[in-house]
Amino acid sequence: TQSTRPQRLLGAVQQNATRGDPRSVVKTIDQFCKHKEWAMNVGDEKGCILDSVVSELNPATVLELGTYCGYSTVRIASLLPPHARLITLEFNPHFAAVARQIIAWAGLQDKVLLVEGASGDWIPKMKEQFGVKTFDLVFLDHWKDRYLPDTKLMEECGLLRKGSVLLADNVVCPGTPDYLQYVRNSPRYNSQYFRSHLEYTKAEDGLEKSVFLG
Ligand SMILES: O=C(NC/C=C/[C@H]1O[C@@H](Sc2ccncc2)[C@H](O)[C@@H]1O)c1cc([N+](=O)[O-])cc(O)c1O
Ligand SMILES: [Mg+2]
Repeated sequence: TQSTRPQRLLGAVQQNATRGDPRSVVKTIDQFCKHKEWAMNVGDEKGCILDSVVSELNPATVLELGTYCGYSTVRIASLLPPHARLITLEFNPHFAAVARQIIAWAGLQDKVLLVEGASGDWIPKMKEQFGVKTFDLVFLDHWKDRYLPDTKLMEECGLLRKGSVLLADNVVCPGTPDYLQYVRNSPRYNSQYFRSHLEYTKAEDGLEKSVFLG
């Protein structure tokens, strides 16, 4: 049977990256996407911005919406302090299966809880199911029309506290216009745009960092 792109990406990691070495996993995926096949990972340019936000925040509890193959999961988890936890939500079982293997190859499975299902279903259950109080950081990289409804849902479910940070990928390309309008105009957020490029291309894209003010 034909392999899928995520399976080919996993193969590249298993053949070229060093087990237990997150940086080599990240580098291998970026090489694959630059020279073999484009894939919708946040990439190295926006990835460095993501790294700086995570390092500055030193978060204890992180939520990622949209795991895909686990590239940003590995980037974030590799920067977390020992007892910090990252919950990542993935809708597609095939993507989830590949991501689990890539996260394990990086040796980060003890810091990461990959949950299969839709963000809209799981966000209301975060407290009771996983004992989450609030998230220090949320990385939004899933379906672009879900960024706004899921943000409102997190507010309603009391999952954000004063100082919680939302970091959103693709606010220019493919674009999340309703989300951007909301966080930039709401008095409940301080929002900042980090201009960059769409992964592995010269097109403009960027990350929007929005601090919840409570
Ligand atoms: O479409 C994009 N991302 C959508 C990502 C979606 C990911 O999240 C879940 S959906 C879901 C739903 C609900 N809850 C959890 C996961 C999908 O199974 C996929 O793994 C995208 C597209 C481009 N591009 O250039 O076209 C560039 C990017 O960086 C992108 O992120
Ligand atoms: Mg993205």
